[in-house]
Amino acid sequence: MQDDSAHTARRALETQLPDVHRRVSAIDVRKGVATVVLAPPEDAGGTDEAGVRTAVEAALLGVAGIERVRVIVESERQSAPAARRSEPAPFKPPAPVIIAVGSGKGGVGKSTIAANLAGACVRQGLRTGLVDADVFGPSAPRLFGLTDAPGLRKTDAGIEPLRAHGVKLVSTGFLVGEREPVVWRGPMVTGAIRQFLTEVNWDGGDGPLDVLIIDMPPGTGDAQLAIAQGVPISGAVIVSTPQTVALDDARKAMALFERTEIPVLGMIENMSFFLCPHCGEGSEIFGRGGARAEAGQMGIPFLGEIPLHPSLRVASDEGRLVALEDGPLAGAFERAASAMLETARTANRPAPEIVFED
Ligand SMILES: Nc1ncnc2c1ncn2[C@@H]1O[C@H](COP(=O)(O)OP(=O)(O)OP(=O)(O)O)[C@@H](O)[C@H]1O
Repeated sequence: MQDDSAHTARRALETQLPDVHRRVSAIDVRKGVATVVLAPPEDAGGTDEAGVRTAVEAALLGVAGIERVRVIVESERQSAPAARRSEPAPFKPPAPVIIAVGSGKGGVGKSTIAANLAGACVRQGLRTGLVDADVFGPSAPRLFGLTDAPGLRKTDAGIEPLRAHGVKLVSTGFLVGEREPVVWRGPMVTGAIRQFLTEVNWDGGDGPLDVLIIDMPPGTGDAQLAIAQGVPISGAVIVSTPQTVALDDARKAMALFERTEIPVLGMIENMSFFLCPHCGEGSEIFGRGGARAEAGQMGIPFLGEIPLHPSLRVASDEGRLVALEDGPLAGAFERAASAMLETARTANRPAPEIVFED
C-alpha cells in the first residue's frame, strides 16, 4: 500500500528543492522505499542529473519512514531521436546479443521460459543478464529464489544487479514487495525500462555480458518502444501455448514488435504436450504443434517446444531453474536456447555506416 510518507516526501521536495519539485511527475512510497519519477530536464545537456539524484536522495532520506530512495528520470520525448542522431552513442550497449521475450497473453509461461533460457545460456558458459521488464507483475524474484533479497543498490558504477544461478538480474520486484501490485503509468514504464537498460553495472568486474534477456511486459507497445529506442536489440522471441486463442494473441504481440522495428527471431511453444512425471510418456492435451505451424505461416523460425511438466512449476515456485538441472526439461531449454542464440547472432548485422555529405 502507498503510505502517507508520499505526501510528506512531496512537501520536502517542494520546500528544499523547488526546481526539482517542478519536474516531479510521480512519487510513490511503499515499505520505506520512495520512488520519485522526474520529467526529463528542459536543458538536457546542462543539468547535473547525478547531482539532482543525490539532492533528492538526501532530501527524502530525512523524511520519517523513508529508508531508500529511487530516482527515475523519464525518457526524452519524441523530438529526441532526431537530436540524438548527430551525437556520439550515449552509452555502451549492455551486451552484444540482446533478446526480448514476449507473449500475447499472460499465463503462457513467458517469464518461466525467459528465466530458463537465461539459465540455459549460463549452462553454455555465457555471461548472462536478465532484465525483468514486466513492471506490472515482476516474477524474477520468485523464479530466481530472491523474494527476500535486499533491494537494488546504486553505486558510482551504476545500479548493481543481483545474482542467482549464475544470472545477473534486475527487476522492479527488487524495489517493492513481491505481493504488491505496482501501478505504473506509461512514462514510468518506459523510464524504468530505460534505466534498467542503460544504468546497470552489468560488468561488475567479471567481464561484460555475452547475452541479455529481457522479460517483456504485456501491453500496448510502450515497453517495445523504450527498448527499440534504448538499445541495439537483436530481436524478440515470442512464447505461445499451442491453443488457437493463445496463437491469435501471439500474432498481435508479433505485430507490436514489428511496429517498433524489433525483428521477431522466432517462436517457442510452451506446454506443447504433457510429459507424465510417472511414465515419461507425452500426451498432446492442447494440440501440440500449433505454434510450429503458426511460425511457419508467418515465415519466422520455430525455436523449440517446452513440455508441460509439474516439476517446472514446482521448480519455479521454489526459485530453481530446471534448465540448470538434469532431465528432459533441461534438454528442451538447451535446444531452444541454442536455436535462439543462433538466430540472434545471424540477425545481428553491423551498424549502418553514416555518411556525411559535404
Ligand atoms: N511448461 C510448463 N510446465 C508446467 N508449468 C508451467 C510451464 N510453464 C509455465 N508454467 C507455470 O505456469 C504459471 C505461469 O507461468 P509464468 O508466470 O511464467 O507466465 P507468464 O506468461 O509470464 O505470465 P504473466 O504474464 O501472468 O506473468 C507458473 O505457475 C509457471 O510455473
